[in-house]
Amino acid sequence: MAKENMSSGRIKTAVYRNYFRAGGNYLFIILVFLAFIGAQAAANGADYFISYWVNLEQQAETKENEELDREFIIYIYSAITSATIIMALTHSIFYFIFFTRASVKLHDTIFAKISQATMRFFNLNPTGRILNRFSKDMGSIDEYIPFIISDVLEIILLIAGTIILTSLVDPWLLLPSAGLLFFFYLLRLIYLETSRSVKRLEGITHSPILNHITASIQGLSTIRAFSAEKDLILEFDSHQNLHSSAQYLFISASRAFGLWMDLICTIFVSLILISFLVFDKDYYGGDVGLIITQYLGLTIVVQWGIRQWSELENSMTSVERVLEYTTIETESVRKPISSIPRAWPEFGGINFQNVSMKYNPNDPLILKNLNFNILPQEKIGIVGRTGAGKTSIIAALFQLYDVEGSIIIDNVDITKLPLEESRPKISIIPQEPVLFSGSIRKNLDPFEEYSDDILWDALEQVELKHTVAEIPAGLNAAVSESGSNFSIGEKQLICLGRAIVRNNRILVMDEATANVDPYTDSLIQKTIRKKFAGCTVITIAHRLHTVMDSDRIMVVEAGEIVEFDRPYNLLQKTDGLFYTMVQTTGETVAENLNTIAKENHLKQKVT
Ligand SMILES: Nc1ncnc2c1ncn2[C@@H]1O[C@H](COP(=O)(O)OP(=O)(O)OP(=O)(O)O)[C@@H](O)[C@H]1O
Repeated sequence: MAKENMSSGRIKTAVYRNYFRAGGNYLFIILVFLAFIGAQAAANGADYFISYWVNLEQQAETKENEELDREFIIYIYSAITSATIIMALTHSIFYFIFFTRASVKLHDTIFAKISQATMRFFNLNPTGRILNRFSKDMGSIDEYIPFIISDVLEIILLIAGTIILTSLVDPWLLLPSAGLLFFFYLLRLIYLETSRSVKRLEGITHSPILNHITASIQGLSTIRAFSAEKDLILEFDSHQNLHSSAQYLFISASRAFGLWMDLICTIFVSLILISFLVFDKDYYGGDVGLIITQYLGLTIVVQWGIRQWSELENSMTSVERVLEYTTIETESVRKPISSIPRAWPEFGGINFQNVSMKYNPNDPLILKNLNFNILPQEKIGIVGRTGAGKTSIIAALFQLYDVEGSIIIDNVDITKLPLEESRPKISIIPQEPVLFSGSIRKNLDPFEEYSDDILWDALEQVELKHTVAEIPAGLNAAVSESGSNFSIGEKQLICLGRAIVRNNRILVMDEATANVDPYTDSLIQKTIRKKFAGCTVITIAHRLHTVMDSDRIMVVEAGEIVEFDRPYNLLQKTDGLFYTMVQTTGETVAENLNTIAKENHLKQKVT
């Protein structure tokens, strides 16, 4: 399993750039910024005009004869207020469009990437982690980050507006404003470091909870069987405690910071007020009012702004983590080959030429230069010790990992073919049958290509017609998550039904061992023999007797094919691996296996 990537330090500017670029092109980004600036400028304009108006009133009062044209002033003020409303609306609309687009684009991009990711990616990343990106990180991008960015932008603009307005009244006020800003910056540096570490802790402690829940739900029957509920609850509690502690630490740090910031701001405004009394300056009433209201406004928002600014850095890790998934390794995209006949593969001949495979680029080869030819309609059994590479041969056939060499099916090299064209042509019944949540119909025919008659016929072949017909919903009967409302045997039969419906020329079976009862087992074997008589069938055998009547048996050892012949012939090679495997099953079983092989050999001779 790969370690969770926790990039430390500052968020790179590329993360911001890529996030904004997801929202729109550069022109649109500039327009959004302009809309924010416009809204702030209009609001500041209204404030400034009010103080200007008050000053005019004061001047008119001192010069007794002067008459103010108040109607005209009210018109101007109304115009400015209308402009403020229009700018605020425009900015909201731009904001909404921009951030919704960014969210949707990021989500769609990583969803597309994940659905094309390599098997290696899924081996290295637990489900909990992937879900975390789609739930917590995407949730934060959807609901949280747009507000934070908008808060930060608005408060930066508000601070800029305050500084500009107050310095218009008295340029000397630039000095204390600059001092205050510098002080804020220093505080933020300290706070950011703390909150970032705590936030990261919060993130790290969240994934184990999700992993624990997923694993517990999957292993519920095992947990109950071993009465391990208490242990799991304790384990869950300890994960949860750790996460809650981290979360509480984060909330406390943020509140403490807010309190100190408020205190500093209050002291600052008090000092400015006292300065009006100490320094004997001739201010108009309107100007004093403007300075006080502007600085008081600053006091209210600045601590929130800085907290949000720090929060932005923290929550941008969600964007960073989501963006990380835009670069994950995906399966190869190949150009379609137009010359392939529609009915391909017609016969089901499989030819491996110098096929090698490894699971990870730096690992040793698991399959080593395999060369073999399977004739159309042949029934092949693959045997070998555990870890020999039987399943890996199937993984190579489905090209789940990087395959070197050529795999030729009916004269077409599938390593050159788009994966979505070659994979559906091979049916598989895995050891652990896979059902999707949905209906039985959806499980038999996921792409809704076949008529009901064909589906019922397939169910009849696997002796499930009666069971399904008894359910009122019939083919639309619900299959719950991973088919948990069906027994393993039934699941296997539905999978077999799915393979019958598809009617492919090639069927691969990973033989189920302890999972199904002998009756279902023999039903599966019988149905395969009957329904897939005209197909190439490859069976990975864990019990030798299921493949003793195969046409040929492939014996795999350490990723190489050591024997590949008719079972009867292999049993004549007393120094061979297959012979040894048969002998180790015990005298009676070995005798029985020998008899099956012999009978089959004689039958083949006759035909
Ligand atoms: N996803 C994987 N990543 C890395 N190595 C793997 C992976 N799957 C299997 N291997 C390794 O590849 C080798 C062959 O495994 P494979 O599953 O093909 O064996 P097998 O013959 O099917 O065994 P079994 O009968 O136990 O299922 C083993 O050494 C195994 O450890």
